[in-house]
Amino acid sequence: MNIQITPKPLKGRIPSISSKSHAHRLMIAASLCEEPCQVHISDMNQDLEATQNCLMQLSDESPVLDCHESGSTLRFLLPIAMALKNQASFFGSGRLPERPLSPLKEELEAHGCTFTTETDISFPPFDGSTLIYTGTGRLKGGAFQLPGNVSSQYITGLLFALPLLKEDSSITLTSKLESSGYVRLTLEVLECFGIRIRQEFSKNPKREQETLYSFVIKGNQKYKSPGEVTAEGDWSNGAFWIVADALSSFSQRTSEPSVSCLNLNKNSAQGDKAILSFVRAVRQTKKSKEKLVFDASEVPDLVPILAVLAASREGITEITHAGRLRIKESDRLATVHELIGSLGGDITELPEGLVINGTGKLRGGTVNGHNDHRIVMSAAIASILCTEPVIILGAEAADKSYPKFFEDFTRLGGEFHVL
Ligand SMILES: O=C(O)C1=C[C@@H](OP(=O)(O)O)[C@@H](O)[C@H](O)C1
Ligand SMILES: C=C(OP(=O)(O)O)C(=O)O
Repeated sequence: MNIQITPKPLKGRIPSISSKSHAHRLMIAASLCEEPCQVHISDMNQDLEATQNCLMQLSDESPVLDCHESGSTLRFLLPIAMALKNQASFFGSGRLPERPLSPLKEELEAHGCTFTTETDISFPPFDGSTLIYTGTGRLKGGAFQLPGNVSSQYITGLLFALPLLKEDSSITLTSKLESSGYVRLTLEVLECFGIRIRQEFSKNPKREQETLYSFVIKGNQKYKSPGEVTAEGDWSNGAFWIVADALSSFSQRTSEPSVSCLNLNKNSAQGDKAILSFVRAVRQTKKSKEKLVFDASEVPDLVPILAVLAASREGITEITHAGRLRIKESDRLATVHELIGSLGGDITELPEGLVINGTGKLRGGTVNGHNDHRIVMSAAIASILCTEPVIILGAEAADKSYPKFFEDFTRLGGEFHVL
């Protein structure tokens, strides 16, 4: 679906949708309980449906799990399925077959699993469901080592799986943990389901001066149903409305709130609640032209909308520590670069970041959504800054995390038509 948006400020109140990250975790934990557990999720999306369908398959002897385009689904369920089954096959589509599983896969191989595939990932795109791996051999506990800066999803997957094993285990992080809010969210959910995980600091025997961070996990634990749980509001998608609020008030030269996104928990473990401090920094420096630095290491999913926010101020904003944006639904450093450039903005792509030279305005133009929900939604919000219409190619990609995004956009006064 290609759409054309007429630029205008947005106004109104919008309830936040269920957090995709929280909902994935609650569904998984609930499915691992012996007793029933009711999980309340007010808004489903393609990724959550993928997890739900995979969890239903987990009752089969050799389950076939189609993770569609959801990195979380694959990286969380890979160790869980191998802890529960002697064989499981993992399928995916879009960019998922290309997104890295190393070094998680090698750690699973070092602990009893074998993974095979005939899929050659050097020939994307993967339009249909594609076999990523068939795993055989039960996962065994023991000492696991992972870097903390490739994907926190690997750590979450192991934290879910290892308590299910007979043996005790530990996960030691060999580099600083990034996206730590996501791991905190996992630990919170595990605790709510009665799983005990100890966190420890130890000295690296190879490099004395280095401290290693570990999770110590007893085996033979049982997930205990808390009876009923509810997914909290989503800061990652709420961020689009929070930025829409700032951009709308800038364009109307008012300090009155324009858009409010409701029911977001300020005490949430979700790292993306940091959007509030990024918006505050932009409000404070809107015209000062002083250089701002946005560190993306804890908030990778905010980067596309942060680039739009950066274009709304005058001066340089650098987004740093964003290397892993290249392994998301699109190469998000390249696609954010293209997005801002297509709308007439001045942006430079760096190996691990972006530099935006903002003027407070964008021109408008045609944006390729690159089948990436966060690029599509960022382009829609960027239209508020534009003087000419914005055409978005492939706007349906928003369905991955926020199927009613354009309905909510219209509720806030946004205007678009399908081309
Ligand atoms: O655990 C999670 O729910 C997520 C972790 C993050 O991934 P990385 O830790 O791989 O950056 C984030 O980008 C993703 O959208 C959701
Ligand atoms: C990267 C994302 O999700 P996942 O890794 O679960 O595909 C996202 O929602 O932006």
